[in-house]
Amino acid sequence: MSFDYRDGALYAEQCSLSELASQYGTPLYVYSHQRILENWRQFAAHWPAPHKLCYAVKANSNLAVLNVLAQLGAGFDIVSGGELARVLAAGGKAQDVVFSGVAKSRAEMAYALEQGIYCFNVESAAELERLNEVAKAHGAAAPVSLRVNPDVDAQTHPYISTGLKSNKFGIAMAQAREVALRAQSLSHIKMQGLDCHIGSQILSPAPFLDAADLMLQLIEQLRGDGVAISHLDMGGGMGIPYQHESELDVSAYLLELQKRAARVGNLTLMLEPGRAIVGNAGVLLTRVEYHKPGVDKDFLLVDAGMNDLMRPALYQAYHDIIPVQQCEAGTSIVDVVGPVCETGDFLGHARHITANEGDLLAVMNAGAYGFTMSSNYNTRPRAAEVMVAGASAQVVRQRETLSELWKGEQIMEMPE
Ligand SMILES: Cc1ncc(COP(=O)(O)O)c(C=O)c1O
Ligand SMILES: N[C@@H](CCCC[NH3+])C(=O)O
Repeated sequence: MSFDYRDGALYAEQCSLSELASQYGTPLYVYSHQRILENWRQFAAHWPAPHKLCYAVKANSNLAVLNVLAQLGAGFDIVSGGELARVLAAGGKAQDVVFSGVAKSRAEMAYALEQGIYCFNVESAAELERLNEVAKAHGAAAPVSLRVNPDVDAQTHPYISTGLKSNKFGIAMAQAREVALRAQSLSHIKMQGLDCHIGSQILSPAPFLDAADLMLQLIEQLRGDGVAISHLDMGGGMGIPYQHESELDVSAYLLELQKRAARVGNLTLMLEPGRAIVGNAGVLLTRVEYHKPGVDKDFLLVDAGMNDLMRPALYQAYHDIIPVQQCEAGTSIVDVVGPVCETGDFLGHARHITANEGDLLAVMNAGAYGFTMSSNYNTRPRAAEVMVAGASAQVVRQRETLSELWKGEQIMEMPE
């Protein structure tokens, strides 16, 4: 385990979380290097070359995290020019990058072409035409995979479902053939593959395999039309247990996917896992400011809020919250809430936690979509991030200072 109790104190690998909090302050994100390595290796073990794994940068884009993955030979799934710049700054290679996203700008396309990425996951007919124009201006041919929306219910929270026809993502299945034929005919587009991504935090292989069947059928049809398809990218979405849910059987999913793809033949498979690589590799440490008895329940007011970890407010997501110094489970029920001026600012509702002013709590499974979705709402500096490897700990992102928060702002000079 990467985060566990020793003599009643919670550790990240060999580092005491209480010491890290004293040294670096709270709120503090702490990542386990070992956990990231193991998560990646588990996927890679089920995914023999030439299949490709592209880590979804949006889940956790800290340069240290990207660098660990780049050193393992990871590819990267990006959704902006900014994420491409991060990957390159962290030592990743452009030729291992796939570029998803529904509204890529011309400037982002040009930048990605100049860097020589592996392919663009094109999400609409209009994007295809724009990419062809941009590639023409660069005297290049843009490598393309068409993101198809298979209209499969991923059985996840509606805000993180992306593969239904009512969602904005991808090209509708009914239009895919026409767009693929158009792509094949454009002189500055090089058709390479198809992709889909049906949503996030999916815990059963069934929706993935339903989507794969539809994609494989489409590939056979397109090959019959003479469209060259050499890869199928099934996106990310592999979920993790947050609250005692049964784990996704990744091995069963990946083996079955490879079996079904082998029937079609000559297909490199790709995946874009984000959460499954970093989710359980991070915790958010927070300190209790006050314990406030209420009428029906008590409140623990802590120093981390929805601006630090947005998932509970946005998706009513559950994260385990445990004391850093082990103690008797409380009988009283508390809401763990932050300092932000919003009723939706909570980290956990109705928890059995006994804690008082000054006590430290760890919000578990916060390595994915934690820091990357954080904001400065209420003029709150974003948390520092620390990575732990064995007994070593290093700040991998400094806590923001107040003056950094208004950098670039100016008081208006009024005309006379
Ligand atoms: C296109 C694409 N690929 C990959 C991912 C990563 O998803 P997850 O973190 O659920 O694996 C996402 C986010 O949902 C995405 O939009
Ligand atoms: N941000 C989401 C996942 C969606 C990822 C983007 N497609 C989460 O925190 O669970």
